[in-house]
Amino acid sequence: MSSQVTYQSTRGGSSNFSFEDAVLKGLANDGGLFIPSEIPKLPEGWKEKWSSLSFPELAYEIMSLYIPRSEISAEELKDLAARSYATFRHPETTPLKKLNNGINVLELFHGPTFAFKDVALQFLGNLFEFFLTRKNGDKPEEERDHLTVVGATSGDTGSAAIYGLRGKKDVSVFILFPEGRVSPVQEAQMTTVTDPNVHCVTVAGVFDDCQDLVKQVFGDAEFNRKHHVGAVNSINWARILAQITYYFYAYLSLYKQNKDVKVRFVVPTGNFGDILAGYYAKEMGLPTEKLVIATNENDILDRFFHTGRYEKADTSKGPVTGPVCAKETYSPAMDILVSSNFERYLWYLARQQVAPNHTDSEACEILAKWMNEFKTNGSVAVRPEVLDAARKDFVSERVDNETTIATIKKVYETDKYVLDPHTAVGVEATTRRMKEAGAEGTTFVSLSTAHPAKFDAAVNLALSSFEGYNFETQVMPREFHGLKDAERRVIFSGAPRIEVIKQIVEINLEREKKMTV
Ligand SMILES: Cc1ncc(COP(=O)(O)O)c(C=O)c1O
Ligand SMILES: N[C@@H](CCOP(=O)(O)O)C(=O)O
Repeated sequence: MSSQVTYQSTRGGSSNFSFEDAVLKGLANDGGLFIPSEIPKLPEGWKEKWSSLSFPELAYEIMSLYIPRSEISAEELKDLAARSYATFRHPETTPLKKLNNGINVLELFHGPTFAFKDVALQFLGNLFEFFLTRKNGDKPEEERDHLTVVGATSGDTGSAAIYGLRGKKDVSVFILFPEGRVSPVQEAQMTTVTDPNVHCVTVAGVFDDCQDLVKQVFGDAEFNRKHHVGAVNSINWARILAQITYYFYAYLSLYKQNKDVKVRFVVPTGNFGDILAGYYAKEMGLPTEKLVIATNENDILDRFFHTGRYEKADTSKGPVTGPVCAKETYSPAMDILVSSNFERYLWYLARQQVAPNHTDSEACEILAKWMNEFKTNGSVAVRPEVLDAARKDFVSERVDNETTIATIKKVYETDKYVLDPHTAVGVEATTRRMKEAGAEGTTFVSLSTAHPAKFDAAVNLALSSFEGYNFETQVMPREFHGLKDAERRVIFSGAPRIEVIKQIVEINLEREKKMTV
């Protein structure tokens, strides 16, 4: 049966959008995020039917539950999934690696840019191309629909989006990143792509400034209409959708070994996109226990699950004066204060507050009020019963810098396996949860979100004292050889200013146009 799902904004201003509209718009006009009109349930006998499927075949099955056939036919979707994962280096796409302490590390870094973002962004790049080719056919240049992607990155989304979109027709991509706050490899991966449709822009600020600029670009109705702005960040629903697959794939790999397996996922978290995909998987019917959020010292989410206050500054020790911004840690891709996808989860919490006899629009009203309060005061508190409901879905752990390095060391000692610092945050959180009463008999899956070679400084800090350890020969993949010395193209935008960003976009779009005529 074909999916009947449509898409609506978390803030109530827009509903009944097609999948295509939700993907191409990225963010709703009212500033809300697109969510599906319902969370589809799993088909009868799914475990048996799906356990022998390859990753792309499984992706096709899951995506089919969210994408009406009238929009993308079965053949087209199969082809999109197959092409998106053909670029991965591992035959299982996202394999599990079992450590000696029993933790299953879910390796999500076998795609072109060595981070979990590739799982969704290879797909999203192909999806944009599919929709634009269908719209544009062989129309002349001046009549073609052109998508201007504007994205923010703390290091990984940027390169994954660039690799997913480089050289694609009718798309330009502008990636904003915080100057000096991404790793040298991440910066090189982005800025050494010199295709004419790719533009990397540094911002003298932090990731949250970049993310805020992107949201301002989307909020400028005239600019958006003129340039048709698109999103590659996890505000784009297709990002979340594509990430659901690996929760099922990991579960089914374990289920094949033990039909009674009890699984628990632990997710290094920043913008809440990766773990939100796990939440959707669970709500669809994936048998998993509460999801574990693992944060670094930028712990807004960890504080929420302890206090019920979603607030930028930690006010637990008294009022905070002056600007609040993300700390620099060894896991820079998670140096995020405002977790933009948390809005989607808050919508479901708001929905539970008004259930069962009320409408979605009442949930949107509550959510919009929460988000306005957060925007105005940098803080919003939920009632104790809302926090109790949230704690039924998630628990959280905060892992500091020192422990991150100690975890990389410990796992190298026991397994000769090198963790990247983000994965180390997750592995430490997993170790803590395994020691909890009642955890016996549970199989823990800890998501590995990046390859360690992307974060040489932290990895070398942890491992250089080991005899025989050699980063170049043991950690660095051959794909990174010569990367740091390759030609680069980058635009410096200075302090975060929306007018400057818009000007950069317009000047470079004009240049691109001239190059195609
Ligand atoms: C390596 C790595 N780990 C973890 C995260 C956190 O994921 P999310 O932002 O989806 O919570 C990110 C960035 O998003 C990342 O790049
Ligand atoms: N950690 C991310 C930050 C952007 O998050 P996204 O998942 O919303 O794209 C990065 O590496 O860029």
